[in-house]
Amino acid sequence: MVNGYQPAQAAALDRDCMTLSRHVLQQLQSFGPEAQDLSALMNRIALAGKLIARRLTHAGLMEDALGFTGRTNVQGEDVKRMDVFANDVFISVFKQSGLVCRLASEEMEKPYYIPENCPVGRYTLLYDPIDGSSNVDINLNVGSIFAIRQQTGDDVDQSAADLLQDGHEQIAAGYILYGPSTVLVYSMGYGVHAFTLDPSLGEFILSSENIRIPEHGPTYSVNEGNFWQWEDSIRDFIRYVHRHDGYSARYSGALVGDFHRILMQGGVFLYPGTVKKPEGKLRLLYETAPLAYLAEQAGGRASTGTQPILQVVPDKLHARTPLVIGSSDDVALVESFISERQREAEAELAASQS
Ligand SMILES: O=C(COP(=O)(O)O)[C@@H](O)[C@H](O)[C@H](O)COP(=O)(O)O
Ligand SMILES: [Mg+2]
Ligand SMILES: [Mg+2]
Repeated sequence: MVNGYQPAQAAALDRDCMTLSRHVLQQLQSFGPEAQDLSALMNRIALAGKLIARRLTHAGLMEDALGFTGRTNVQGEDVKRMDVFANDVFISVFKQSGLVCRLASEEMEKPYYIPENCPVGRYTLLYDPIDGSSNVDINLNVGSIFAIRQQTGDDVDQSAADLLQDGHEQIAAGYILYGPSTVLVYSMGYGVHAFTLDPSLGEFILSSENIRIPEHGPTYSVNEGNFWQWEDSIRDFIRYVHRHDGYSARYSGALVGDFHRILMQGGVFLYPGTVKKPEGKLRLLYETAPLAYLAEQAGGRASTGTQPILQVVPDKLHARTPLVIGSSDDVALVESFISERQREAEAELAASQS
C-alpha cells in the first residue's frame, strides 16, 4: 500500500498523470524556457488533434463536415471540407500562442505567418492536416502529420527559403492517428512515444514509451494498383514477397495508419515513384521527413530507395520524394532490388559504349 492506495490504484494514477506536456519536460530534462515552449507547443498540437477527432466523430451527423469543397489545392488535388477544417484548426490553436511564427501545410501554397508570435516563438510548424483524405467520407482511419523546425533567419521576403533544408533540421515530429482511439505519436530526438486520448479526461495519456520497430516484420504495404507504373526493381521486390512465405499485404489508403502498423509490428511501407509521378506522391516536409524521423528514432529506416530520406534537401516547399520506410532489414531488402537493377543498367551502358 502506498499512501493509503492499493498498488494497482497507485499505478493507474501514475499512468493517468503522464500527460503529453509532462512527458515533453521529462524528455528534455529541463524546466527552462525552451523546454516550456516545446511542451506548450506539443500541447497545442494535441489540442488541434482533439478538435479534429471531435469533428470526425460527429461528421456523419453534420450537414457540412464531409465531402468536397469543389476547390483544388496547390498540389492539384480535390480539397475536402475536412482538409480545410483541420488546416484551419492548426492555425487557430497557434494564433496568439507566442509559440509558432509560421505554419506550412499541404493545403496552403505558401506558409501562414503569425508575425505577432515571432519575437517569442521562432518555430515553424509543418503539417499535413488530414492524411488519407479519401478515407474521410467512409469513416476509416485518417491522420495528421507534423514536424517542428526552428526558424533560421528573419524570412523578411517571406520566401521560407530556410525551410529548404534536410530532415535532420527537424527538432520534433509526429502524427495523430484518428482510429478506434485517437493516438498521438511523437519524438523529440529521445525515442518514440505514443499517447492515447482518454475522452473522459480530455487528455493524451502515455500508452507506449520508447517504441522500437522490429528489425523485420511480416507486413508489406503498397498500392499494387500501380504495379505496371513502377520501375522493374519495385516489381522485383513485390514478386519476391509473393514467392516467399510469411508476408501479408496491408494497405489502408492512409499513410499514417499504414505507418503506425509498421511502427508497432514491423514490415515495410512503400510509395515509389511511378511513370506519371517519378518522385512519388508523398511530400517531403510534412509527410516523408517527419515519418522518417520517427522511423529512425525507433530503430528503423526510411529511404527514397537510394538515399536516406533525412538527407534529402527539398527544392521547394511542396517537394515530393519516393518512400520506403519501416523495419531496417525490410528497407534494406527493397534497396537491394533497386541497386541490383541500377548495377545491371550501368553494366549494359558500359557494354554498349565499349
Ligand atoms: O498521400 C497520402 C494522402 O495524403 P493526403 O490525404 O493527400 O494528405 C497518403 O495517405 C496516400 O493517400 C495513401 O498512401 C494512399 O495513396 P494511394 O495509394 O491512394 O495513391
Ligand atoms: Mg498526406
Ligand atoms: Mg492531407
